[in-house]
Amino acid sequence: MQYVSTRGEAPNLGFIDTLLTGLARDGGLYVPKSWPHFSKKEIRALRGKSYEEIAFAVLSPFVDGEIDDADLKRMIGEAYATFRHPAVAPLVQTGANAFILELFHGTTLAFKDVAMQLLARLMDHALEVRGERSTIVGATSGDTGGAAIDAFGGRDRTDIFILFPHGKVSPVQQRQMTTSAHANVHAIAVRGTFDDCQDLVKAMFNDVKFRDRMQLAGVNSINWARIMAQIVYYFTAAISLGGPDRKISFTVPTGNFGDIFAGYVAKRMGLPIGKLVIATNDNDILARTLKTGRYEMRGVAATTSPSMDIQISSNFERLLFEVHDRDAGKVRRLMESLKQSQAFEIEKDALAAITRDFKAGKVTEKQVAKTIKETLEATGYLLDPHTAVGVHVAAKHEKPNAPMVTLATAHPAKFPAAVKSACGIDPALPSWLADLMQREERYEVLDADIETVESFIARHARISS
Ligand SMILES: Cc1ncc(COP(=O)(O)O)c(C=O)c1O
Ligand SMILES: N[C@@H](CCOP(=O)(O)O)C(=O)O
Repeated sequence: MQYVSTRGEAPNLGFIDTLLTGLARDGGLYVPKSWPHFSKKEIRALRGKSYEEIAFAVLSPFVDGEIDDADLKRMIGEAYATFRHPAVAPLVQTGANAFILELFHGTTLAFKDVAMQLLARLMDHALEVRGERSTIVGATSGDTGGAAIDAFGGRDRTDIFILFPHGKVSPVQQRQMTTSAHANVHAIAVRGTFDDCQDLVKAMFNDVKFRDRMQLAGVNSINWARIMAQIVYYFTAAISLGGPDRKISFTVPTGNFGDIFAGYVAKRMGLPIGKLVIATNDNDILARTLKTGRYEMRGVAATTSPSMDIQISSNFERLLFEVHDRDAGKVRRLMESLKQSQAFEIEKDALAAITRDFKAGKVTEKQVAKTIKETLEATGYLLDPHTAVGVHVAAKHEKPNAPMVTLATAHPAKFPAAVKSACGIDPALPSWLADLMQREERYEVLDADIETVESFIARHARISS
């Protein structure tokens, strides 16, 4: 399997190179040259299999023999052994056609663990085989950072630098990043927004000299392997609800568009998915884009679902590539317009292709709190604010006799203040995190300035010594 850049000017790469590269050298994102396809018969054959077995079946065509099957199976097994639920990603029914896919049973209580635990093992394996080291840089609005630090902390072949927006993540999220005891972990609070952090990460990748000197690698969803690992739970959920002989729809609390793009890929691979519904908080750039065809940045609003407080939804570029029939020139022009004027227009045909597969809805802060309270009263189920955004939008898109699955992207205990204020319950952290708020913090506060951040990384990455 070869991987191509959405901007068409970077070399095509195999799986391992794509895994270790992160952002393409032309600023684009890698996608597989073609989508692997599963027939209905092949999907039916996955019924009754474990999460790990389905993961191996779904991921193999993307890895395409670049890692031995036995090693891949071992890494999948180890990654999901860290999960506290035997099903890894269990489904809970909350209404006649309403289901919640719990993706928060990993170590840091967010869906990011699903991909990150595997990604760390895949990267470690690839670096060991090649005898190389990497400097990982990542941007987080709260959850990617904690998951990456947990997965990469203490690994010999990597140093990890995570940029988060100073004062804009929840206290639990912050401490998951700042209390690591591992010397290879560096948490950086950036004076700015998540978009500033993401811009800095992209700027470091686009600084070819720095990128090569530091052997940069990425763990955000710019890294194809992150998306790849997230495809699996669309398969497990759909199969357990009667797929492929029944269409299943999914609603996804969305920020950087990685999670829902994984659902789109599952559909392209032959999984019968009805609609993919984008659920946004007040930062509703994607909902506005689907309505008007104009992607237009405005200021970021702080919400109770801070992990979705995003304007530049980086994986939307992968969808733009698909709906423009993989015309990289068109993608380059749209991205240039975004850089120059903070906006771009989507042509009519491309927009029609997007709205064939995707719907979208926005949820206000009041509605988030109301959804948490009402869901608890009606079903006894406690939602986190991100999942509440999803549940609110899902209810508007449910159809009789058609299962609608909302992705539960975080555990309520990551956002206790918002949950308590919505419904009066103070959700407790699980035992392995019970002393989190008493652990000592270690982090750096830096300006959102590329030279400042690069020089901090150059001084601390073991690669430069
Ligand atoms: C809890 C939670 N929900 C939803 C999202 C949005 O996911 P994505 O960025 O893949 O759209 C994030 C951040 O990525 C998150 O941390
Ligand atoms: N919400 C994310 C933002 C980064 O998203 P990613 O999927 O590209 O890593 C977070 O929690 O950090």
